[in-house]
Amino acid sequence: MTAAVSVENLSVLFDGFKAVDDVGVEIAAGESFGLVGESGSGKSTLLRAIAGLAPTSAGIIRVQGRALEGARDKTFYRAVQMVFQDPYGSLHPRQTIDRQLAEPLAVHGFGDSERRILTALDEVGLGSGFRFRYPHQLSGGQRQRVAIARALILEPSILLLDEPTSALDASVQAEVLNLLEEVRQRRKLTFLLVSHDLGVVTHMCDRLAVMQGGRVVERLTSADLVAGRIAENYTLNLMVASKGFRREAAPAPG
Ligand SMILES: Nc1ncnc2c1ncn2[C@@H]1O[C@H](COP(=O)(O)OP(=O)(O)OP(=O)(O)O)[C@@H](O)[C@H]1O
Repeated sequence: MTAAVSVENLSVLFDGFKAVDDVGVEIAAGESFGLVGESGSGKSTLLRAIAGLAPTSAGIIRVQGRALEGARDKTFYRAVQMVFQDPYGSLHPRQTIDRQLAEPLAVHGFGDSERRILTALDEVGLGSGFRFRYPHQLSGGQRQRVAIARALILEPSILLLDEPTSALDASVQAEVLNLLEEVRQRRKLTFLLVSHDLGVVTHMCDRLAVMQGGRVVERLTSADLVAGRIAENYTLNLMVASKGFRREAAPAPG
């Protein structure tokens, strides 16, 4: 079956510095795949390169079998949407939630925008009462729900998630992660999730790649990680350093 996302021998250079160095990743349709690693290991840059937001110097990126080059087109954004860490940065401060949800619909020529906006707000647990509010009138968790609604409103099949809950308080973080998992199952979405938090990744993802210095140094399943079936010291150290990583956070075997 054609992979949802496939990356081969990808490198990203910034002024001669290899932020991503010869990386390969293949994610099946419907899979939830995690990228972990310490700060600066290249996780976000890899995600941004897939989204066309970081310059690649070598390699091939394919989405649903289609090789991508240069600026991403409308077809790409119908299939792939991103959710960033900071919903303050990604929402326009002076536009109502309604306007921010209507914009992608207009750009992509979707009709029936009223119904789609109300459905999207319901799907992320906000409801129509939030429609004409501004971002500053919302909590951090509510803003991130709006960012998720905006990503989902074009009915993509792949979400690229860059630390989507790390700016949120722990209890809110769990609610937003549960929301993401619910929509993934309901809509049969493919996730590529970047997180420095191994607890989050093992909770959300089937498989993961561990990055260090721009390279993938280990690939393993969440079950391997939780059971301690780890080959690299770097991964072991990440486990120790990841505050809140709990073995019981993983799904039961079988
Ligand atoms: N636009 C850029 N220009 C120059 N260097 C960059 C740029 N973006 C990222 N880098 C560098 O590339 C390296 C990888 O950064 P990246 O943000 O991908 O790491 P990360 O693993 O996601 O870490 P973090 O969790 O801190 O974001 C870092 O050394 C970073 O400073």
